[in-house]
Amino acid sequence: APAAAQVNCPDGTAVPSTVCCDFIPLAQALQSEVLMGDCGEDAHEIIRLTFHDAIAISQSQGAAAGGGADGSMLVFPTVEPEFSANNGISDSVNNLIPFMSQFPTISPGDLVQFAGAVALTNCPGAPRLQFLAGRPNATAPAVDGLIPEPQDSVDKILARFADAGNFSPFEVVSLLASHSIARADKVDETIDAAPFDSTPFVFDTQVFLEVLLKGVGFPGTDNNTGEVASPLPLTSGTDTGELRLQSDFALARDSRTACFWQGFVNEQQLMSSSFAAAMAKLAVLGHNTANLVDCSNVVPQPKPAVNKPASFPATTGPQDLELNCPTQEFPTLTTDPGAQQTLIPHCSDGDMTCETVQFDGPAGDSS
Ligand code: HEM
Ligand SMILES: [Ca+2]
Ligand SMILES: [Ca+2]
Ligand SMILES: [Mn+2]
Repeated sequence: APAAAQVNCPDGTAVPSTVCCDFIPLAQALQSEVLMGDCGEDAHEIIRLTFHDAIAISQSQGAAAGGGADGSMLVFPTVEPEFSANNGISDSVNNLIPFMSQFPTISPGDLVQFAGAVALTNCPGAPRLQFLAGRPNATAPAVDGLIPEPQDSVDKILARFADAGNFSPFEVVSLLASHSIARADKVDETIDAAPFDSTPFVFDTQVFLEVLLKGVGFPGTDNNTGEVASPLPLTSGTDTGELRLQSDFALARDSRTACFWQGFVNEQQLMSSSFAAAMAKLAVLGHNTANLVDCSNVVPQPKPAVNKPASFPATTGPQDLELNCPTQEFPTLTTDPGAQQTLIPHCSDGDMTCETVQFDGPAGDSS
């Protein structure tokens, strides 16, 4: 096919259509009003929102079940965010709603997926996602029951992703690279921002390594639905120990997904590109891409990767691995020094209060 005709936005960025240009000031506004250039809480929660908006669609239940990546969370903020599987999502919804009136030419569905792509650029090691623009406005909220939950079986999770958009088991594992930059507020209500790996501000492969380690304890209480023991529960003040989702535990060990999971350990490039490919599919659920415009050029460049190889956190090592992939050898990794578990910092700057790197955002809620 001939190359699409290019036009230039006011700042010189070449794009296939002027509709892309409005996203350039949107990226700046998102950074200065909510994200503050950080891969912190607000970035993480918007990335989670891209998933919860998009996955709420069902081939078996039909169009009335939900429209996928259509911004339905923003258009009906008192419906879907109230579903229990969406617990905590309203922070990100409230942070994005003001941009709907600030950028009236941009649809809510585009806003959610673009904001996720921008948020991701703040996380060292993350890919620059494809961004297609032109999602129509959501016409109805999605129905309850379409968001995977941490207590779900691998059968149920794989079936849900297949029903939503023909995602393969490999693509499901690829999408879980997102849990490298993730912390739970609601799984254990007694603690805030309990990270899923020891580097929640870096998009690295640590989550794939750490979920394979034997669990030894809980960062807070030990009887929560969807949570199992983690290898690094040590907690002090707001430096909360690692929390492990039962679903991540199960996907890392199930025969259908264990080799994909293990295969991402210390494979930054493979993980990052596989995540980008699966996100490209997720971001357009419910849409015919022929009706969308490729505005990928307006997605900012991500922060460079840290390029630190995966390593066993202090006090752990190869003896703690629970491997279930008979066909692949596990990579040889070093162990971080230290006789005791290292605390996982609450803020990306190492602080316990994130004043310099976290802004409450228009919603005025930082939880
Ligand atoms: C099997 C599928 C999945 C399950 C069961 C699951 C479950 C969860 C749960 C329970 C939390 C903690 C929420 C809280 O308590 O605050 C969470 C956080 C998160 N999830 Fe997932 N998730 C899944 C897939 C995904 C996917 C595909 C993405 C991709 C975009 C994603 C991105 C995130 C992010 C970024 C967070 C962190 C939010 C924060 O730090 O506030 N998850 N997930
Ligand atoms: Ca939706
Ligand atoms: Ca990480
Ligand atoms: Mn959170």
